[in-house]
Amino acid sequence: MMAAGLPGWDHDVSATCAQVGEHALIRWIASAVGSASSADVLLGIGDDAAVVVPRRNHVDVLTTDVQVDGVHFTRAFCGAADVGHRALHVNLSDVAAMGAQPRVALLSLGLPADLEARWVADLVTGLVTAARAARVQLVGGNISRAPMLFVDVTVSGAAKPRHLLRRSGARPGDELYVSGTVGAAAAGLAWLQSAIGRAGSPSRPSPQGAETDAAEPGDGRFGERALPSAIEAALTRYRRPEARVSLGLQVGRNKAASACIDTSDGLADALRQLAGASGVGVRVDAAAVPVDPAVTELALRTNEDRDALAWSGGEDYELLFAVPRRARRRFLHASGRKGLPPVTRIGMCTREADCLIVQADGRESPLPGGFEHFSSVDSVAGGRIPEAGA
Ligand SMILES: Nc1ncnc2c1ncn2[C@@H]1O[C@H](COP(=O)(O)OP(=O)(O)OP(=O)(O)O)[C@@H](O)[C@H]1O
Ligand SMILES: Cc1ncc(C[n+]2csc(CCOP(=O)(O)O)c2C)c(N)n1
Ligand SMILES: [Mg+2]
Repeated sequence: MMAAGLPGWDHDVSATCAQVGEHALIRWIASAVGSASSADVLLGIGDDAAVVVPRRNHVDVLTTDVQVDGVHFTRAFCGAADVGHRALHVNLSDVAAMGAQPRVALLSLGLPADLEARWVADLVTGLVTAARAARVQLVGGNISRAPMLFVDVTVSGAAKPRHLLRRSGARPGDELYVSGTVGAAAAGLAWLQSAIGRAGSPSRPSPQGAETDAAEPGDGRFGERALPSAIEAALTRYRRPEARVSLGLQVGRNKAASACIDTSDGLADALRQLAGASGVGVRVDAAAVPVDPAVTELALRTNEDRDALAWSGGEDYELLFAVPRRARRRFLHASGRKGLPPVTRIGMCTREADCLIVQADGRESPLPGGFEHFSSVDSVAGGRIPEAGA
């Protein structure tokens, strides 16, 4: 397939990174970012380091997260632009969980010499498009030859100190709320990893991902039938997570939560981390958890475990909040603004240290673990990754 044109890209579609070279790649990235720089950026791409003006009365909020080929994505599952979008949003999510406004990003690329340079350009296009939408400027980065592909992003954001959200502020009696739905990204990934997912051509990302990705709701096919819309949506949740930046900002500005964390490693892990940092326990009402419809859909069609996907799947990039009872109205008002995702009350913080799931019939069980690199969950997922193009 002929790749779509890309402004300023005058290299052959099949040219490798080694053929195009580091300097030409950086020049192209600088041109893709363009000169529409924010007034806060004194120096962007081009010097030894970027120079950014601090926001008056604000503190800097810094985070970094890497996406590694074969660990967080594969080229069989995600288009280049998906990877760029994803690499930015996993970072925006951590800034959102602090109640901060993301401002600038750095992009560090590890590139195999034989990788098509055009794939890198498409990745950068995906990242820069996502950055513009989030009013974030790419101000610099780094390129290195590497034995495997990785995409490492750093984001800096700003917040007034009194608006910051932390993991550690929850107190016994605080209510727990989660945004959106859980298990969607894991369901999308599990579908791609399943035999039916790999047989279905719509799950195949295009080389560019962004404009021509076939995984748009409604246009996929599942054999002869349309792919269930919940699964279509879950594929997008996996490939292009949307960090809850506006929600984190609203809740932070309104001082409407005592603690917050994002659900990068799953709801169960987020609950445990928040409880541990705050020195409380949690009781979570299983029936209240907003499990994504794709999880149920997938569990019906495959032998995927509904609870494992919902509690431990990870990568939904939702926000989990602890909210003091007296702040409930303020929280619901702030989080209920137009355009924000719904929030659902799922449980309570307790004085006891236990982290428990409570079933509808009153049965209690300990919270499961979440995603952890080097753990058995990780290696199970790793064992199911096909080679790119397989
Ligand atoms: N290599 C490292 N060096 C220094 N600090 C680290 C390192 N790895 C993690 N941390 C810090 O440990 C804390 C927890 O990190 P972690 O990566 O678990 O964050 P997270 O938001 O829970 O997860 P995710 O990686 O999914 O965003 C953060 O403050 C992070 O900056
Ligand atoms: C191809 C492929 N296989 C498995 C997974 C699952 N996975 C990888 S990292 C992670 C947690 C978040 O990462 P981190 O903790 O590094 O922020 C999860 C759930 C995936 N995304 N892609
Ligand atoms: Mg986080």
